[in-house]
Amino acid sequence: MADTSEFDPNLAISHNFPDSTYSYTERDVALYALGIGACASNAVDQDELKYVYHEDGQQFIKVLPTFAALLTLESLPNGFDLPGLQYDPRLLLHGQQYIELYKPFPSSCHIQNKVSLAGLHDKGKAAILEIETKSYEKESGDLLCMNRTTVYLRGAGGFSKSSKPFSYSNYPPNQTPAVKIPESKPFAVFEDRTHPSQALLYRLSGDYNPLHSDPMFAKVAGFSQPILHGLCTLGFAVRAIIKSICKGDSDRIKSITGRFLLHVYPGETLVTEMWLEGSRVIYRTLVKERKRTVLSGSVGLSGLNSSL
Ligand SMILES: CCCCCCCCCCCCC/C=C/C(=O)SCCNC(=O)CCNC(=O)[C@H](O)C(C)(C)COP(=O)(O)OP(=O)(O)OC[C@H]1O[C@@H](n2cnc3c(N)ncnc32)[C@H](O)[C@@H]1OP(=O)(O)O
Repeated sequence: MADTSEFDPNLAISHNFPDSTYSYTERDVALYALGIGACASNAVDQDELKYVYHEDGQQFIKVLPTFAALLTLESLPNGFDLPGLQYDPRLLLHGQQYIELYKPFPSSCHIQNKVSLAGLHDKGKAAILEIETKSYEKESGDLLCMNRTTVYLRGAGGFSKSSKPFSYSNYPPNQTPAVKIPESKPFAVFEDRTHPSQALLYRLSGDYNPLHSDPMFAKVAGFSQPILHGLCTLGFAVRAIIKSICKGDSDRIKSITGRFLLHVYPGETLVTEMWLEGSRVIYRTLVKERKRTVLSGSVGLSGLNSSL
């Protein structure tokens, strides 16, 4: 457990994060789509070509909704530092992601981010930070999306009394990514193989953490080899939902939650099971080779009609 004697969680929650900026072009949009497996098994896939190519003379490359998570990448130039909180960056894992989408993304954009701490929890063996980022289109001032990123800092807990562990969050409980998986048969199932070099491709979208590329670093972190980025797995799962439920129309996705339950090794096969629940899709993703659930969550949709 980290020496966190100088860490005052009450001070941490009033910490002001600086605003940050992020810019992307169509090239970033297409590279991201390839990184989460779009067109990987069919280079002319009729649902997915639009994310990587100006199909049929289309004017702009279409942006996938999970691209939203990348907008936060440069929000914390010094990592997830909170004054006084000590942790080993090699033991950091991505725990959860919550995304709200307010309008479709332009194919290139300059972004202004407002960042705040939405949650902080002492789990004894770990500390959990929840960082909220609101992303505005610089030119129009329009709010494009909100991300809440949960990081799980192994070994950094124990900064409060174990009889009354510190726990703070400033958002409604119905926005937590944990979901109850129905016992019924899934409405749809989609299988997709990640490539052995998937993490090496995905990292070019901006998350260069060596956990996903460096064998020695991965061993120190407790894994037999580099693991896949959690957001890459989430991208595969949401692509499966766009294909299986949205008939290829990604603009119907309004919110996304995901809880990373177990690591994925590049090259493994992802099987995403989906259930319809009102205007939400509940999903879980399993690694076929190990028969283990690695991700679960929900996706909020607009215009879900009875023909499904
Ligand atoms: C300001 C802008 C922000 C910047 C944004 C940056 C961009 C985004 C990038 C951020 C990501 C950082 C770098 C990325 C890293 C990765 O991608 S790592 C790969 C993806 N993640 C994983 O593979 C993790 C998979 N999950 C696990 O291995 C395990 O679930 C776990 C996280 C190690 C936890 O397991 P365990 O220690 O066994 O936990 P438990 O004993 O079951 O539970 C303890 C308490 O913690 C709570 N909890 C458990 N899992 C999670 C989780 N995934 N997320 C959140 N909370 C979790 C659990 O509920 C327990 O709490 P209590 O019930 O209160 O006791």
